[in-house]
Amino acid sequence: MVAFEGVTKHFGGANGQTAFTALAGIDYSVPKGAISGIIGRSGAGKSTLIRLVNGLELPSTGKVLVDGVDVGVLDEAGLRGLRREVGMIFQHFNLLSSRTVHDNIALPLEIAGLDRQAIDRRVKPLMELVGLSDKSGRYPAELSGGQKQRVGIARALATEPKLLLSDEATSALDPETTQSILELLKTINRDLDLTVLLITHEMEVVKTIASHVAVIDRGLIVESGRTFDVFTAPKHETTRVLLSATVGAKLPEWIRSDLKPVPASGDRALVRLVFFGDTAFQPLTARLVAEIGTDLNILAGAIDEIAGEPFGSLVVSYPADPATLERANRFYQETGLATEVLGYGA
Ligand SMILES: Nc1ncnc2c1ncn2[C@@H]1O[C@H](COP(=O)(O)OP(=O)(O)OP(=O)(O)O)[C@@H](O)[C@H]1O
Repeated sequence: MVAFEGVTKHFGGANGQTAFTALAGIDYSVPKGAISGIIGRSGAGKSTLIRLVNGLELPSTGKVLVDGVDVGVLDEAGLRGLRREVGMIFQHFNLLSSRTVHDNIALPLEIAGLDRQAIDRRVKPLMELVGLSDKSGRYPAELSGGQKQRVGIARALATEPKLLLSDEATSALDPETTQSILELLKTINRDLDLTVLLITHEMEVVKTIASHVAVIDRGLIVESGRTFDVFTAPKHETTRVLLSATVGAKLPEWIRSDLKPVPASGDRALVRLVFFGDTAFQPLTARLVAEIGTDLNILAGAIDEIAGEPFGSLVVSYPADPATLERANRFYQETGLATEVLGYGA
């Protein structure tokens, strides 16, 4: 649906100043029909990347293709056409305070030149879709944050786009309102067959609704894939740091700081057991206890759902003597239980 091909973006550089590189060479495809998330630290280049998709910025080099069309070569009329195909929602909603709910939603249709009746025919079902039929004549100042974002979503959908861009759309909302907006995005993705590309610094958002994720760091995509795969087995250090507070069981710092890479005599092994797919539904912990004996401590645990799939992790410790380690490793091989040795300690 959207393809970035060798995209760079440099800002400044005029009058002999050094240019700042916001995007350093992005190659990435957004799958059609999916909800995809782009995550990254502040300043990583998320906003710049998403603004390239609807031509609010143009790449310094490389191409951005939307449904096969090169955004960089479009003239004014071409850009207007593109923006009818690509809706966008924003962190601070960007509603016009002097217009009612109805008239905010109607704005892109007025710009497209539809007459009043055609506009009303389109706006009414949109207000129903986002649950604001009873707020038609209200002004933005009379709405809650969640209601304002619903207006933003309805406005973005007014021209029946194929792609919806979301720039931190839930970052200004409380957790409960965030959930209801995410539910709405899920519903429109499914019912309107709308591809959604969202940027966020909130890992929970991606974990809840995005089937695919890409991690951006200093203007480069450093990791991408199915959200479940990336979140359960992050490969890049940046991904690990971003996810450290979001996914799985966390070890208290006082245990983590004392861990050694090799066991001394009498030490215990600290091991993270990861349950997903088949292993999420089997009583493997009880079997592990039966296998290696009752000297097994559970130090931390969490059960989670990532992009709709169950995922659990448990940090356990047991004696790091060769016989116990051998029995445990055999058990992991036989059952397919994924594990990660965190280290050794007393
Ligand atoms: N118009 C501009 N002129 C100069 N520098 C810019 C411009 N727009 C963005 N930048 C710089 O490019 C870098 C990437 O910015 P961008 O807004 O894309 O990051 P971000 O990941 O969206 O960050 P945040 O989460 O804080 O919004 C930043 O260092 C920013 O200062």
